Amino acid sequence: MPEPIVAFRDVSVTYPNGHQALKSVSLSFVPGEFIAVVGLSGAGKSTLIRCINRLVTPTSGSLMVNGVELVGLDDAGLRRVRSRVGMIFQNYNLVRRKSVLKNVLDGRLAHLPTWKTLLGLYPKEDIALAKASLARVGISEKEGVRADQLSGGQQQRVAIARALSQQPTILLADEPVASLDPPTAHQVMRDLRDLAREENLLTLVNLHFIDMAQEYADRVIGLRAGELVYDGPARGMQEADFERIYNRKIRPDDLRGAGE
Ligand SMILES: Nc1ncnc2c1ncn2[C@@H]1O[C@H](COP(=O)(O)OP(=O)(O)OP(=O)(O)O)[C@@H](O)[C@H]1O
Repeated sequence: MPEPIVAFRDVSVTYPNGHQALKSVSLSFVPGEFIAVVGLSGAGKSTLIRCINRLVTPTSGSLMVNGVELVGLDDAGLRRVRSRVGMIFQNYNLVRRKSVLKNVLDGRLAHLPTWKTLLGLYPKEDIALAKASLARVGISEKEGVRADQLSGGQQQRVAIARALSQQPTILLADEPVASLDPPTAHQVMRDLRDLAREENLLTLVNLHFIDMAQEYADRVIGLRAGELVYDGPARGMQEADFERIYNRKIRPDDLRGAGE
């Protein structure tokens, strides 16, 4: 078994308002795993994945990412860790008025001095990397188009390309398909799964839909009210596992349905 690239040990998160969003979670992930994180709204899915790039800081416990302890890490250390953790979001978070290529180059920001990026002086290698990332998600022909001229599925691909141009070892995806129609959602999930395999990229995807988790993920993490209640293979999940995660029987709105 390869060394874990992410290891949570007894991680708890209590928000400033006193709400405990994660309760003593222990988990580890190895390179290349494709993980779906599932649970009801408010179960702690976003909190869990946002700990990994420390958009959320654990209140207690230990969290190792790429061999570095994140709890108590200083700003310089944090920048280094974040430079190798890509993230994509439900609403793509592109700069709408910038071209596709410029949005993808934003993925290089953490690797370059600020003055260069402000002047738009990207090294040739960075431009080549950005173009290769666009090619990787099959959208090269859009490089000169403004981001807001693209469909939702195309925008999410650009966001994936931007994350890839960071040359990440970890990709975090917070509800990446929640705004997409079913066929496009399936396409984006396939792209993410293939990337995880081919680039040996640990990928964590928060999903509302349990059928998509089962179809694409290697392993499912189930959270309920901040507690880890399921950690196992996606394919082997039983009715009882769903009920443990959702605290009720499965309903049609827990399923996204087939794309075709
Ligand atoms: N910044 C915050 N301050 C206070 N409470 C928060 C904060 N962020 C999240 N919470 C609360 O923590 C709990 C877990 O939130 P989180 O966003 O991790 O859940 P989630 O499973 O991703 O939910 P959803 O599927 O609705 O996005 C929720 O009850 C939420 O209201």
